Amino acid sequence: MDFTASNILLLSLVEAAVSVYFFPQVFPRNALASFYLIFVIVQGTAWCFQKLIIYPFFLSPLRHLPHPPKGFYPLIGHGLILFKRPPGQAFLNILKETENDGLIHFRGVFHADRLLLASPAALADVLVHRSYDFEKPPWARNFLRKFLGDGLLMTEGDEHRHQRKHIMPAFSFRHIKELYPVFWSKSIELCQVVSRELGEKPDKVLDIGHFSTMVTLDIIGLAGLGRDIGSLRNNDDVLIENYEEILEPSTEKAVYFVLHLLFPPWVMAALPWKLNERVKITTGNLKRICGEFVANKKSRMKMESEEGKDILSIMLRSNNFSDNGLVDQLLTFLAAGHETTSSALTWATHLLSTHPEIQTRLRTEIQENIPDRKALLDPNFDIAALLESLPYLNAVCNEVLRLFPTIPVSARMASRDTTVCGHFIPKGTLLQVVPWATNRDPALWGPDSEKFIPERWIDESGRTTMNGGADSNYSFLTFLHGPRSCIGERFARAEMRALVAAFVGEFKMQMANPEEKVRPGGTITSKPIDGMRLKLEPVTWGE
Ligand code: HEM
Repeated sequence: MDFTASNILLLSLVEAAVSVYFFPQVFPRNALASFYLIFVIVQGTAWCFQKLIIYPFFLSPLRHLPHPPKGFYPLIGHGLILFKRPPGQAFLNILKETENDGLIHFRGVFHADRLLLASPAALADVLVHRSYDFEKPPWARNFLRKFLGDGLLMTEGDEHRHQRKHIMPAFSFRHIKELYPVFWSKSIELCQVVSRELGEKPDKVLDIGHFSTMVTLDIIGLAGLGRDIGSLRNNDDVLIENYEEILEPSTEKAVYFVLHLLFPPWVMAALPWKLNERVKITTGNLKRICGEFVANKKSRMKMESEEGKDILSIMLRSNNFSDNGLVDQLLTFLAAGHETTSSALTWATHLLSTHPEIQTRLRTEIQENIPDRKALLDPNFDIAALLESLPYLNAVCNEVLRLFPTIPVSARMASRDTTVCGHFIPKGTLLQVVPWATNRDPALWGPDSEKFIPERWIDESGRTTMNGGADSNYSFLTFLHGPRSCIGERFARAEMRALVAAFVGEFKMQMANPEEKVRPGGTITSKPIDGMRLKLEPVTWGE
């Protein structure tokens, strides 16, 4: 029961009591209960009328902003958008169809005000200039907290500022450079495991998604915790099992997530839905495993004098986090740090399989510049300098991240009255930030905005550009921007460079079924609904 509903119940009781006490000739005392019911119905109806009609259509300060020309249904507003796939595509259609000057107004369930951020200026206001006027919506936080604890991704305000300040050093340019050998050695291990697997398959077809999840989990294990989880070697690793169960891109899980956005947690928890029990079990498992990681790390740090370069060691040395705080951060890094890059690698293989000429050009660049891939394993080799200097590799990675932002849709809620692009935004308004739509918006990227063209990231002098030819940095939203942007961006980009370079250098790839229309789905991160089945052929790459 929300505050307003309880107010109506209480007010009606007082009104009914006052009426029968002071006006017994009009309101006989023996009919108190009936009067109470009548008052509740009358006031409840007035409240619904105000909420559904009067405020949204006649009073809301946002009602004059441009609206999408279609897709509105009484009571559910434009709410069906959330169920459409690929996630974010419906918002892209709205951007294309609605003339606007930065903000598009649409209606959620029960006609609640919603805004779509539609221009670089609006995005800059929400993500950077007034970042702390906006928070993640409470219901999304309540849902995600089950999986991520109270780590950096979930906290707000001063607590977020404090955590971010103390975690930032672990993601500095210098530290990421030190992690490149981990990225490269695990990328080589991935290729070896895939080669072995192919040896046993006459059709040379495998689903790359499972392998990318394993390699990225191993990478975040080593680089984040200083511990080799070894899931590439041990296919049925318990962490993999739990994450794959949570992140499986099934319709049931997508519906479960969206219903959590629409209904309060106690309603969802009361539903006799088997998934509630499964979520409790898997999140409990993950918390227990992270607790063990922290305890082991602490006892090893006491015994060993060597200073670890991984994120957990850096955070432990900073002495800014309690043990429970570290468990929450680990839950966050493990989840945010492996499924995202795994999905990026999966989409990279898809785009390269469906664009063979780009794949060949990339392989040529890699093999020419890395004649001996094992030489990079020498501790003195500057892998960062080499991989960051390859223009086509960087252009391909940028273009994959642009077309398939791993988190296609995000949201913010105004935590106080504020403004965006000069428009007044009342406290409580929900704003949709949609990397999928912005990254593909033809107004920002031109008429070929939805095509895979890595060349857009290379300038006349042959160097990789920062913004892919778009006028503004805010045209590329994959990692968002500002104080709530992805803290792992440098980490993710470095990891992706290594994985793509090693994989493309080693395998020629095509879709197992060239006719297949791959469907992006997933709950929070974007994954192919039916997996990504590739036909792989090892190619010669100098020893
Ligand atoms: C391709 C890979 C990745 C993508 C596309 C990505 C994208 C994002 C996005 C869009 C957000 C903001 C979410 C929101 O506020 O709605 C975010 C936040 C975050 N990401 Fe990433 N991420 C990636 C990889 C990583 C990695 C590798 C790590 C850690 C090692 C990481 C850790 C985090 C954390 C801790 C936050 C919360 C930051 C904050 O709120 O201050 N991410 N990421």
